[in-house]
Amino acid sequence: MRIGVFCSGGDAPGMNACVRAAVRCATSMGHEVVGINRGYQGLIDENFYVNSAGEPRMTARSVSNIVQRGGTILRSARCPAFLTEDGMLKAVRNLKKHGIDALVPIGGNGTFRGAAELIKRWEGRVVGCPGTIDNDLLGTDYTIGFSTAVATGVEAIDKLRDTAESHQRLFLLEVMGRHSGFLALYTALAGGAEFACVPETPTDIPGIVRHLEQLQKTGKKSIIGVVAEGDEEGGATILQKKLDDAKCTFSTRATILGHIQRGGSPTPDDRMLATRLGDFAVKSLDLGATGVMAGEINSRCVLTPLADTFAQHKPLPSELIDLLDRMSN
Ligand SMILES: Nc1ncnc2c1ncn2[C@@H]1O[C@H](COP(=O)(O)OP(=O)(O)OP(=O)(O)O)[C@@H](O)[C@H]1O
Ligand SMILES: O=P(O)(O)OC[C@H]1O[C@](O)(CO)[C@@H](O)[C@@H]1O
Repeated sequence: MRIGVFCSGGDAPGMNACVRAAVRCATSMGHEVVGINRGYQGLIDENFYVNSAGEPRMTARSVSNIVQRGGTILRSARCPAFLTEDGMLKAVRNLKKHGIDALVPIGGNGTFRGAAELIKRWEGRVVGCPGTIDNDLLGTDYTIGFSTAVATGVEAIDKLRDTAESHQRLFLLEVMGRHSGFLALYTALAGGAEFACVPETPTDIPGIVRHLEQLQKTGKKSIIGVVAEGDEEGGATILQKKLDDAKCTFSTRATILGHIQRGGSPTPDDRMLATRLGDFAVKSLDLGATGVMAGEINSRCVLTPLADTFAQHKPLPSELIDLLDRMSN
């Protein structure tokens, strides 16, 4: 087979490790790999990775020394043109023109929506890998990049805690997650924050103020709250104002972590996940699988139909929400 590999949507630490695994699995099995630059945009523009010999092909050596690097050597993009019929048909024409038989898209739910549409118009095979810091895809316990993004958030909390404790302040740390609270909840739990505001549950501002007063009475000197950017009450800056208006007894500051969470060297967990899934995706293609995403559930590699990965909102584990409550008294 000639297998096309690309990264799409927001980049995520570990995408490089996934590309490496897909390439090395494919070349070890005698398949050819075409690296497609900039996701669906590169497919439309015929923008392919060129190796050191000047050929539009990825070899085992093309992916040397990248397992530890954040970002993606294939680069990524959000591609409005692929949302149109014309754009999609151009991509299909290019797949045929370049003799590509199969694809490994690495991305999030938008990427898989696109892939599900693509296979309605193209007879090649598609096995995707979940690459997004949001961890918002069903069919896998964790997505590639999530572990690193949580680690970045926790490092920020550790630093904020020092100054929060010195000044007896409340810090609101805003993390990414327009529709999903996984990053906020895990960052809060692992960082020892007192509360998290997530899109999945109502944020009760008077309730938070009462809880913080209670903590202050028991001697608590500093507070950290982690806020998902998509919380229904607003991000950290808006929430700061709302807490002030609700007469919160702590002096409050807001910090927005933003795209810092998308960068950095992937954690060993992300490298492991990416390596297993990139390899499993190619092995699955070789066995004839298509229209599915490779994921890891309970430490086992599994395939899930693409449509099932984004059909429903991936629920936050309620036991972790309860755990955070118990940890903050
Ligand atoms: N419904 C759709 N039909 C066709 N293509 C789509 C669709 N939704 C998204 N895409 C394509 O997939 C690309 C990536 O999607 P998106 O920008 O939503 O990122 P993502 O894969 O969800 O990653 P992240 O979780 O990091 O945001 C889009 O830019 C678009 O080209
Ligand atoms: O980089 P962009 O296009 O601003 O997108 C930001 C979004 O991408 C993500 O980082 C990944 O989906 C989200 O958490 C965030 O809301």
